[in-house]
Amino acid sequence: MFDNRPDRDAEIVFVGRSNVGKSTLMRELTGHKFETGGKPGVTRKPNHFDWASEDFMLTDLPGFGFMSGVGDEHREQIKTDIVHYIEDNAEKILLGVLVVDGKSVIDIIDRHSGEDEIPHDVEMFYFLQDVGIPVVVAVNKMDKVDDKDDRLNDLCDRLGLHPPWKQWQDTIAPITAKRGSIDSLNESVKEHLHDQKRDDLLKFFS
Ligand SMILES: Nc1nc2c(ncn2[C@@H]2O[C@H](COP(=O)(O)OP(=O)(O)OP(=O)(O)O)[C@@H](O)[C@H]2O)c(=O)[nH]1
Repeated sequence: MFDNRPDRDAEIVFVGRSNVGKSTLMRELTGHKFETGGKPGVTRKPNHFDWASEDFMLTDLPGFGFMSGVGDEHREQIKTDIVHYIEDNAEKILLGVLVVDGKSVIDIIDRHSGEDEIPHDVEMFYFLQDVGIPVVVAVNKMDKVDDKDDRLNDLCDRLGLHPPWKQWQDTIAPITAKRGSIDSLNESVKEHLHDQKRDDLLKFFS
């Protein structure tokens, strides 16, 4: 159970597999330094970036999927905790940002697609929407991707969004967090906040 949640009425959550660059992205967004790199699965509890005066926070949820040194059971528990956290706070969560690694996401999804297997990323994309939370997919590490359009079209296809990806620019945001290239994500987030009449929060996404 995650029990360190500040009491805020507006929140944006960040979810994604371990090692996709979520911590790097959070650091870019908030200017706040915290642990990144090294062993996958470093983040095991949510990190809340909190603006008490605005009644708003960004929440970095723990990475799911493979984590070195973490057994299957514990890994499942973390995923269950993430799902419960999102369900319990769905009314307060304005937006979910699903962070994926642009270089490996298609291979990982395809490897885990089967008759009775839904890949974590695809599952999370639908789950957030099922509980009424709009989703932006931040496709990170685009510096490592050569065939950008093809890759993003494939990702749309796997998520059930009709390609070409360019018609989904509110949903698909290619970024390179490590170099601070996150404009497309800022734009998508602002679009969603504007749609939800939360123009007061636009200033956090310059
Ligand atoms: N090439 C490239 N590497 C990146 C980018 N963003 C992050 N990385 C690298 O990816 C690795 C993982 O980054 P983290 O930010 O620690 O990833 P995380 O998703 O927070 O990982 P967990 O703590 O395991 O959940 C690090 O070596 C980063 O330097 C990027 O845009 N491009």
